[in-house]
Amino acid sequence: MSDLSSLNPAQRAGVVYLDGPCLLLAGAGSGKTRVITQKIAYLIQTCGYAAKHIAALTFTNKAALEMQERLAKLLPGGAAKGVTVCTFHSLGVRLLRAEAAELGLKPQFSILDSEDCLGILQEVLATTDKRLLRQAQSQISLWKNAGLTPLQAAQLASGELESQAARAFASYAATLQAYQVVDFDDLIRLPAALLQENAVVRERWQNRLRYLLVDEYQDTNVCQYRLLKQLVGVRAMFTAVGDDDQSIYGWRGATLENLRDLQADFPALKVIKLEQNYRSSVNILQAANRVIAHNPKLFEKKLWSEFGMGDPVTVVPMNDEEHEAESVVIRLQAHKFERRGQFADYAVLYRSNHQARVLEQALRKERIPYVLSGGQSFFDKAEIRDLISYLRLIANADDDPAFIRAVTTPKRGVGSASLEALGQYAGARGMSLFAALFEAGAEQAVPARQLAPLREFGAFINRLSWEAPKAPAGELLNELLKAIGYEAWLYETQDERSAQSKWQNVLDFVQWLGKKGEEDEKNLLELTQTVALINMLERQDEMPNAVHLSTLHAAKGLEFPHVFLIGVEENILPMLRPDDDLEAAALQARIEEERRLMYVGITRAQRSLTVTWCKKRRRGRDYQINEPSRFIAEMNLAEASPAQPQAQPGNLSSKDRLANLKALLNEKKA
Ligand SMILES: Nc1ncnc2c1ncn2[C@@H]1O[C@H](COP(=O)(O)OP(=O)(O)OP(=O)(O)O)[C@@H](O)[C@H]1O
Ligand SMILES: [Mg+2]
Repeated sequence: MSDLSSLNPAQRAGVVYLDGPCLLLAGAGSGKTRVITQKIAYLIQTCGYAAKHIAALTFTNKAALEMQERLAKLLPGGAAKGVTVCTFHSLGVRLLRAEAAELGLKPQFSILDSEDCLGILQEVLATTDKRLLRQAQSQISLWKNAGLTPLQAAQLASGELESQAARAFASYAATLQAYQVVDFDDLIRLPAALLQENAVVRERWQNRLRYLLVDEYQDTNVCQYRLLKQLVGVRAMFTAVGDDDQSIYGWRGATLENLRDLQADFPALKVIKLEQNYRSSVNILQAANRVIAHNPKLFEKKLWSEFGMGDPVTVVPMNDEEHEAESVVIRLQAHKFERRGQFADYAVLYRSNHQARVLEQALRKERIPYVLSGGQSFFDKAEIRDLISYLRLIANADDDPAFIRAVTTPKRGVGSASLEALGQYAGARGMSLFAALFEAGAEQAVPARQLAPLREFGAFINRLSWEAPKAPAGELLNELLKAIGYEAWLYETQDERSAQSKWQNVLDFVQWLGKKGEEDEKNLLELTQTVALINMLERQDEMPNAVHLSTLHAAKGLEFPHVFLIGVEENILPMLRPDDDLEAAALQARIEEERRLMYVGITRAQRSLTVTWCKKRRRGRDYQINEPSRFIAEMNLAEASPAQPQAQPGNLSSKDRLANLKALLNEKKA
């Protein structure tokens, strides 16, 4: 049941406002996401909206899942089922799939991941220089997200690097089209452009989605905003919620201009501010407010809380990262013991993925369960990517990158020379490798001995494509694995232990896909696009009682009773690389974004926050001496409460560590 009495007056105003476009601009933990879920319930129960006419857009798949769960509770009996709750990217896929014909795409177009895109750029730019490739990739992505065509990019490009990237952009785009594949940026860019150009399609979608809600609006990029504008049209029935202080995706093209544009493009925009925080105790909130006060203000907001002062925020210097990891684990155990809490009440947050490794070791040593999000994705593991390449090929035979990976894994006696010859033949005729296989001309291009296994492979893929829309996904996958002898191949090419663990991953993946297929009533072809959407940021194992390890980026929107924010040092947070010789203004912008990241980190904590930094940190063979982050000084804790004497376990052996833990626990009990 939507329950307006559980909201404060400003939140309620946001829920019931339906006279036009509405923006909730408010700080962390002020209930923005809660307003979205309540508003959906209100639209359905009180205003007579059909569920299928409502769409809520979230930033991650995980956030979408959480919102669906909350909705199911608010609207029991399946009333919430038809509501579209998904990310911009998933909505883009749905739209593209439905309207593929309009764009000259087939509905089973594949979605490339970042590695495949790099592979294509490598060919286009004819270089293996990883750094250059990544720079070109992110430049092209920025252009795409700004809605620029290759031609416009070429006109804008300045300097050798950008000009090179602009030239690559055109060939890159042509290659994607030829392969019938899209990259992540296209998932937004193409639908936005299509809706803009095609009135029939636009009306179809405007009729389908009659009320839109957008969470984390501050992190939308230009294309996402365009898509939003096209979807809402002149009716402009939408509610966006956001916090300019939590904009942390500038590096991916998100722009705060979107907040200003919203006001300019929709003069009737109703802006509502929320100022009461329902998440954190006062000490935590004050630290957050003090840090963010160092950034220039776009919009004035003050956050306050009715919760008590709570535990003081503590800052603990550590000797190095191992000491940090061990000490965090000890403190966490002692804290949990003292509070009789759950492991799931704890999160350890950090700036970069690699910081998780030492921490994972320390947690494993103590047999503490943990889940990792934002780390190297399960879906990025070689064995999973192998399997996914088959799925992609089954869905879309023209997907050349998938073809090359699948046909060479496991090896089928097809040499690279033959593939190259096939590639030349296909390239000259503007067809995909797969299509070229069955051309009579291929018999001249590729030696018969090599062509036979290739064609056999092709026939096999054709058969699976034919079965895919009918057979359950799990069954088909098992059949596939058996046919290609993947398990045996793993054991031939890997040592036993890694073969075993890789094979287990494959089995987990097959089981997961099978289950997902049943739950979502999707066939293998449709699942393939779902898999492609699960990106690096959001892999999340289901483990009910585990410590959460997460990058700051992936922790956005979440909350945890107790938070450890680690590695809060200059060069880590803010992350500044010595070879980044940025101009003063760019440097300033970078630091401001890092500060917002710190703000996001602090405001994840509900009851306690511990900040740690390392005096030195390993860099290759050497140690690098570190300064505490400027953000620690900016929290201005001395003013909040007298400094706490800190227990400082040194670098300890595991025996000492245990003794130390016991001592700590006894101390707490006494
Ligand atoms: N009126 C209220 N009464 C009680 N609890 C509330 C109220 N509004 C929000 N909360 C609770 O406060 C917490 C923060 O809410 P929510 O996650 O919606 O905030 P948010 O503004 O979306 O935060 P963020 O900026 O971090 O995304 C949640 O636990 C939510 O249930
Ligand atoms: Mg939120």
